[in-house]
Amino acid sequence: MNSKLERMKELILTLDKAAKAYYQDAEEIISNFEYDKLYDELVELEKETNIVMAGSPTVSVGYEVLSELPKENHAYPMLSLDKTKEVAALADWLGEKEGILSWKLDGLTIVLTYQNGELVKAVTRGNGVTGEVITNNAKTFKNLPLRISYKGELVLRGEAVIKYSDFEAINQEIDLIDAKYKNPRNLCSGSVRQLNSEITAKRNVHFFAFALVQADGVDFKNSREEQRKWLASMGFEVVEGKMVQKETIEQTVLWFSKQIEQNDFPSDGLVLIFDDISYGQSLGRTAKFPKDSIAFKWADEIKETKLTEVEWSASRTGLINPVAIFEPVELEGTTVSRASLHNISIVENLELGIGDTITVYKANMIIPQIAENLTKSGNLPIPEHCPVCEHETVIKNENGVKALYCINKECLAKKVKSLTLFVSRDAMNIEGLSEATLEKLINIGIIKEIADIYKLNEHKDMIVTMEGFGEKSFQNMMDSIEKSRKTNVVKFLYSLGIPNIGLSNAKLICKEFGYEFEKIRHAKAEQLIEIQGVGEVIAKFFEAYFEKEENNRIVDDLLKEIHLEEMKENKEEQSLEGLTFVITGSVHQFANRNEVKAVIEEKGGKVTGSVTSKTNYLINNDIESNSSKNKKAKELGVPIITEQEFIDML
Ligand SMILES: NC(=O)c1ccc[n+]([C@@H]2O[C@H](COP(=O)([O-])OP(=O)(O)OC[C@H]3O[C@@H](n4cnc5c(N)ncnc54)[C@H](O)[C@@H]3O)[C@@H](O)[C@H]2O)c1
Ligand SMILES: [Zn+2]
Repeated sequence: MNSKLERMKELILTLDKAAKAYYQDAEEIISNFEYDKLYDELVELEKETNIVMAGSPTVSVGYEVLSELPKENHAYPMLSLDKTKEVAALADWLGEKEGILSWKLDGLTIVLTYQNGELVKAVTRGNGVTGEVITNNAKTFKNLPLRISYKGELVLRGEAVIKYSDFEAINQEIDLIDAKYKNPRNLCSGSVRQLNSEITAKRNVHFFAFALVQADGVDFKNSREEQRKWLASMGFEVVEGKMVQKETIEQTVLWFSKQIEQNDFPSDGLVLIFDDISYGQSLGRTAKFPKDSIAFKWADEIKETKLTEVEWSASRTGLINPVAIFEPVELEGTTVSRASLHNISIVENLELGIGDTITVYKANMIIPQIAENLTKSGNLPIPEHCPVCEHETVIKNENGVKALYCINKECLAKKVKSLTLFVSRDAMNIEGLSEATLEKLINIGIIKEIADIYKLNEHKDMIVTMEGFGEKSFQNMMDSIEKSRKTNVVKFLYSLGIPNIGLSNAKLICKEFGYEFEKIRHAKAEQLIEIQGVGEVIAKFFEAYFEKEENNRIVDDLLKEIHLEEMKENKEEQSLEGLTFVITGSVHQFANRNEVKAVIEEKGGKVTGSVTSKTNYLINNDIESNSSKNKKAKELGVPIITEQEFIDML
């Protein structure tokens, strides 16, 4: 008995700590799988012993809502939902009644209040008793009606979610200093619980209504389905749901399961509610659950496998993410061999070691996760050095979640953008190395410095197995890298990403120093200021860049890999000197308009964006076109020439 009590106390502590991280910070320090398992164990023990400790998560919430947002108590407590993983249990629960089965959306639950047809309040679920007031943020949700035709007091609940597609896009763009968000739920929580609603507005948050709490004077004919229809008629997007009876429930669950993969919004199961409102309400509630509805969680397909490696991948925020690599297994129809471990707390809780036998599943049928570690050897070392720059790492503990960081400001992982510039068209022009690919190669330590781009051949075996890569795209990339070795000093200088040195400044500077790189790199600020078009700020940045030993090392390493073709000012070549061109419409012989521009500039000409009296030629293959540029050219008497005529001119 005593050992059971001890275990119960231990479970309560662990669950409380996890729930705090999960609800306050949208972080996971143990997997949902583990959380649910420990929770079920606690429920079992409470049944066996007939004891429920004060503060047990089975009857109450053990955490406060902590944030700088204003707080408010809910008029109706926001309960959790009882759960089952069995379809048969759903059918039994429904009995002879009709129900509505809908997605259990995985975002942030919000209660909205409308008065006089206007949205007056939005509050998060918080801990179910107290929530945070986020009214101004809610007003930026993409599909939320701000005014409705019903003038009484309306209270409804729904889920704020961020779609997978938006999650990917937003995560790419989020400020470097902002930590990367791990999943749409995490991003949604971070976006909705903002002090500044401008940020929320940029995050494309959608709202799906799932329950009507109050709308006096409207006759819903005692039907939840009628309420859903009414909400839709008010302009709300209502979560997708289907009417079911015990005979049809199995095929409806199957329908939902098939639908998941196409779903752009995250869900973590289904919810079944009685259509008969008064019947449902007559059932009352337990301390934690209403009795008129029940959640269905997917019975995850779980496979046993062996942990072969943990990959530590540094990110542009400095965060180093652990990823488990295991012997491939088939899960829900696809082969899986990797799963994010999220943070150090998860690694520690799982007591991982290489060679351990682990069980894996796909959370919500989509994201691979480790469920349990069966052998718990706990011998996995946490890296003391960054996989990218080898600087010492630190473990930061933020609100009970431990995470590993590289704190080196110069770490290449933090400089993905500069590499993106290096490979861009106007710089070294390397095709097939997207920002995402570069980031990945950096994060797993294949690219540790820029010059490593020229050594990718050595990592062919690894790269061809990467998502989106195959033999062919690898070869194309290699060809492009080889081609880029031959370049000129202007492109090279621009590719270094020296602050404020764009392509045109690079040209001016190179020209001034006779296109000789050795002279260019030793240029002094006072010499640079003399160049027309180069200001003091640019000059200082330029000088400072080449005063740094580390930068010179980077440059020297690159010079070993590339060849700078001679560039001389050749008067004959400058055949377009003094001429100004405008290019419009599509081109056929050049790859694109930028290439035409490059040729013009190479030959001393200039390209501008709009036709003025100073324009010498408008290049346009569609001479008859009525575009504004054509009209303007005709007006001003500027000759319009085709691409072919331009080539002839050369
Ligand atoms: N990993 C962790 O450390 C950790 C910690 C705590 C909780 N959890 C996870 O959270 C779960 C418990 O979460 P909970 O108690 O917040 O919520 P729940 O799973 O009991 O779900 C209830 C909530 O679902 C929402 N919902 C979404 N769509 C709905 C719909 N169509 N109809 C009705 N309600 C809908 C509502 O807000 C409702 O309050 C656990 O099972 C666990 O998986 C994980
Ligand atoms: Zn580093």
